Amino acid sequence: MSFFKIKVPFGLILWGIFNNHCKMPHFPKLLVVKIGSNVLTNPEGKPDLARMESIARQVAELKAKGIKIVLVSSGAVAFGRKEIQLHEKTEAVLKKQIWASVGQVELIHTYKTLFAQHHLAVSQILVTKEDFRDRRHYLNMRNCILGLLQQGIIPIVNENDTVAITELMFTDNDELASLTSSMINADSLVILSNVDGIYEGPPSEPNSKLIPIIGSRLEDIGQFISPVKSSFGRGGMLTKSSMARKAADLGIRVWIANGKRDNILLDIWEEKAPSTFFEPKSSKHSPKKWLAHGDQYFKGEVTVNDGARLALFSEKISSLLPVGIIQVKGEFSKGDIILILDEKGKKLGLGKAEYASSLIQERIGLKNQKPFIHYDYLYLIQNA
Ligand SMILES: Nc1ncnc2c1ncn2[C@@H]1O[C@H](COP(=O)(O)OP(=O)(O)O)[C@@H](O)[C@H]1O
Ligand SMILES: N[C@@H](CCC(=O)OP(=O)(O)O)C(=O)O
Repeated sequence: MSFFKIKVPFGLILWGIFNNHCKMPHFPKLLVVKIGSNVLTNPEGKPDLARMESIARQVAELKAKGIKIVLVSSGAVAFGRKEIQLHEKTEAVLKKQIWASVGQVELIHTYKTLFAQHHLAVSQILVTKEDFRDRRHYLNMRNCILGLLQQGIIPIVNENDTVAITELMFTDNDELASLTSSMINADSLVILSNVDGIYEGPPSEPNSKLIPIIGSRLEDIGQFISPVKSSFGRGGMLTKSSMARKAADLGIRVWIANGKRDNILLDIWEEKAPSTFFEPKSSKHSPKKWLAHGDQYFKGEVTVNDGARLALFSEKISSLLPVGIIQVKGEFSKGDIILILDEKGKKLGLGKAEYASSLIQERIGLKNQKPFIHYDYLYLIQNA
């Protein structure tokens, strides 16, 4: 047969295999999609129903492939603002609370209607920072989301904006999405915004190029990012990129992409759409993921002596024992997140307390005591 007589250079075959492999869709198994307010609204700030319809269709298509999906959706304030006119003298925080409270109903109702067209049920999960601080709340939340996924329901998470004001607030929903991804052990996170990803300069400048991949080595991308935000955005691109980096450091594949592009959630897996991809580091087990996000969630502090510091960072697996602790600050219970400092006040890591503050106060510096932080619940800050 003449077909077999055609000589194809070996290099070309290898290129073909490699190229085909690269084009193979790398579908996720458990995916978190964060949808920014600007994706869900048009330039006048009104709900963009066609966009939401398109997102619901794409999510339904991914679900039909067996992918489990959690949505972290902003939009409550933007939806509420269009429903209720408030006097301009109304206090800013109260305004946000009223709009979020009214708008969340409309937001979820819209999702419910749109997903029902694909015979899919949705659920609402409203959370505050406090729920990530307390390990019991954290585990309850995780069990609930995993239970919903098991039932084929799409959990839709948002910040509880009526309760979460000032210090209870997440920086923005990018932080919530990153925390949620690590909490449920998602393998992928897609952050949808109104730009294709991170640019080497302000995206409005014609010379700014999109950065397609950000490597797992610490790269200072902050230098590229201007503090510009879209009309409804809260944190801007800087928190988006630092939260993306944090999730990627925990082994999660993260993309920042443009939710305004048709079919973005389907095209991203086949590299058919522009985006910024954050290369993941090797995966960490779940308690360490919870702790890795704990830098703003700790309830107390312990200062350790030099011997304990060296033991924690040595090759040998070591828990933190009371004998190495020289000072304890704050009131906390067993199970709370604790910040670990060295004698100079430098942050060494975070861990889960095995004793309440009253008990560890009594055991400071004592030998032959149960670990205060067990190694399995210890997250050390590298380069500390
Ligand atoms: N280097 C950059 N690359 C991309 N976007 C940037 C950059 N610097 C600032 N931005 C701004 O960040 C905005 C996205 O962040 P944000 O307003 O918080 O969006 P969202 O509502 O989707 O969370 C973009 O619309 C863009 O104007
Ligand atoms: N929880 C708020 C969203 C706050 C927020 O982070 O917004 P965005 O930067 O658009 O993701 C809301 O639902 O309006």
